[in-house]
Amino acid sequence: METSYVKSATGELKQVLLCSPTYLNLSPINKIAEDWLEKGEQIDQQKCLNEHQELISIYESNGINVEVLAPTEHLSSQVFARDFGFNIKEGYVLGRFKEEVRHAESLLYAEKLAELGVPIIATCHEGVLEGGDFWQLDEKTLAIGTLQRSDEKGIQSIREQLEPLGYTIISVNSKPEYLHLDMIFNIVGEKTAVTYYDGLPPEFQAYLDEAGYDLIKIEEAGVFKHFCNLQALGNKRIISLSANTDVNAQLRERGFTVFELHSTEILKTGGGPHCMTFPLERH
Ligand SMILES: NC(=[NH2+])NCCC[C@H](N)C(=O)O
Repeated sequence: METSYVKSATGELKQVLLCSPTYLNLSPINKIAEDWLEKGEQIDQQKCLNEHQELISIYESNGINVEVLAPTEHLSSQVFARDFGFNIKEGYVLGRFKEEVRHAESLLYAEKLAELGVPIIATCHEGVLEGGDFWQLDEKTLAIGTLQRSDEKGIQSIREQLEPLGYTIISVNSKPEYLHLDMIFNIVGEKTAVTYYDGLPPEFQAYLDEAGYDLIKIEEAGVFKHFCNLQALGNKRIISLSANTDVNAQLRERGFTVFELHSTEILKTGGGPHCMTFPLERH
């Protein structure tokens, strides 16, 4: 049988790649972290490690295999394993980080994926592209956000390499302060998404409406509390923050099982459970 890596946004998750927050630190590269830095905040490393351990436990208790990349000193955002690229059915795409402080992560993650035997099928050669902006909408349609971290040049570079495989890539533009598309839009189950709807461009709103998406909508303030940053495990199971009470209640009303992550410390650096997770295998 042909090996398949990540076939969809919501199929059954089998294996993920994470990286420990050992060297996680506040870096003024996104609005959330900048706001905390302005308040004179510092990161409590032990709290971060505990929160990350809780995330690992949620995966493992759901039968999901967790691979861990050993963290490198001075790499202050390496815990956000999502962002170096994205994985689709045929293998993974290596993106290109916008922020200098994250550049060194690319090679380390690429080496880890080589070690795990995941083939690289495309590399972003021009512009910028980060995994937090990526969503697979259907079998052959991919969306990439152009907020703060990915741009049209980066998308074009990947488009040229994925079109021969039959993929269409659409770009979804929004305000840079929201950082990545996974901060304002998150597919949680078959045709179900959590979103800050007003932050989406009209053409993407129309796409979702026409495709018949059931949308759980949040307020703009929730974007900065990571209320859209959930992680789907497949089969109507989802990881969400314990503080995300309204969204969690709406998910439960729709028959989802919600695994609540008690994270507050890691969030200060600008990312949540979705940002911390690179899916390696999803059926
Ligand atoms: N997929 C995401 N939303 N990732 C969040 C990344 C946060 C990280 N500190 C950065 O600014 O790069």
